Amino acid sequence: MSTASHSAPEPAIVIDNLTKVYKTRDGAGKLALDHVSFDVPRGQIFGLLGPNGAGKSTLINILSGMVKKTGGTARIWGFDIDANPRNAKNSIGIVPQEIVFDPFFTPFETLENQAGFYGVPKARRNSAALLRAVHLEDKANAYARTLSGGMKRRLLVAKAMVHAPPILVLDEPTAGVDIQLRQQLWAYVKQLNDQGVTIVLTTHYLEEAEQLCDRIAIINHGRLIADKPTRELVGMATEKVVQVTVDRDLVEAPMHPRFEKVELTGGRVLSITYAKDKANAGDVLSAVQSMGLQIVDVVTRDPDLEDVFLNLTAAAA
Ligand SMILES: Nc1ncnc2c1ncn2[C@@H]1O[C@H](COP(=O)(O)OP(=O)(O)OP(=O)(O)O)[C@@H](O)[C@H]1O
Repeated sequence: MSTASHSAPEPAIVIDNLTKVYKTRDGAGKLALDHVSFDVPRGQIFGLLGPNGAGKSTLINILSGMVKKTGGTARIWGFDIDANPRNAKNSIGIVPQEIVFDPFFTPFETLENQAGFYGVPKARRNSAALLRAVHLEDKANAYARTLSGGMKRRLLVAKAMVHAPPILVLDEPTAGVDIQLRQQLWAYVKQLNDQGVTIVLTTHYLEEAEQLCDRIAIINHGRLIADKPTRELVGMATEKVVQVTVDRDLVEAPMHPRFEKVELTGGRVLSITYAKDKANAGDVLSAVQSMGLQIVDVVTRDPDLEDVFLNLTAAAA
C-alpha cells in the first residue's frame, strides 16, 4: 500500500548513505564512496562534479547495476535498486563514459537491439526519430565502426533513450567531443529536459555545468562536500580577482594587507585576489596606488563555479 499518489512525488533519485569499498590486492580495500546522501529533484538538470577519482563513475555504475554497493540505499523513480532492480533499471538511461559498441551493427540496428533488450514492443520503437534527434539519420545504415568519436557518443545518447526512461544519466558525455558537437549534444539534452526528462551529468567542464545545471553536487575523495542550487553554489565564492595594469615593469608582485594573494602575470600586470567581506575593488586599487604605482587599466572578474570548486575541494583535501 502506498500513499504516494496523495503527496508530492518523491525525487527522481534518492541516495542515502551510499558506500562503496573496492577490494584491493593488499586486502586494505579502496573506499570510493563514503556515506554519500543526496536527492536529485524531478525535472532538473543535475550536475555531479568532482576531481578525477572522486567516485562519480562508481556512483553512476551503482545506479546502473554495474557495480555492487557495499552499503546504503538508492531509489530510482521510487524503485529501490535492491528490492526492485528491474523497475529501477527501466527508469534510467545511462550514457557510459567509455564508448562500447558492436562495430558490425549499424546505428539503426544498435538502437533496435537495445530496444529489444528492454522489451520495447516493435510498435513502440522509435529508432528513426532518435537517430534524427541526435543528427545521425544519414548514418542509420553505416557500420558503427565507421562513425567519428562525436557521432558514437551521440549514438550512445540515443541508445540510452530507447526505452523512454524518465531519467537520463550522462557520465562525462563531452570528453573528447569538439565544441560544435558538444553544443549539439547539449541542445538535445535540454530538449529532453524540456520534455520532462530528469538529467544527471558528470563533467569536468565547470563552465558547462554552471550554464546547464539547476543544481550541483560535488564529491571529493568519495565524500559529498556540496549539494546546492547552482546559483547558490556560485554565490559561495568568498574571493574576487582584479587584474591591474600598472605604469612600469615590476620584478616582483608587491604584497599588501588588503590582498589575499597577488601574482605578477605579465611585466606590468598584477592579478590580485581579495576577500569580498574584507575589501572591495576600490580598496584594492587604493592599495596599489599607495605603493607608488599608477594604474593604467583594470579588469575585474566575477567569481565562477571554478573558484568555488577549487576552494571547496582544496579545503576538503
Ligand atoms: N575496480 C576498482 N578497484 C579498485 N579501485 C577502484 C576500482 N574502480 C575505481 N576505483 C577507485 O575508486 C576511486 C573512485 O573512482 P571513480 O572511477 O568512481 O572516480 P571518478 O570520480 O569517476 O573519476 P574520473 O573522473 O577520473 O572518472 C578511485 O580512487 C579509483 O581508483
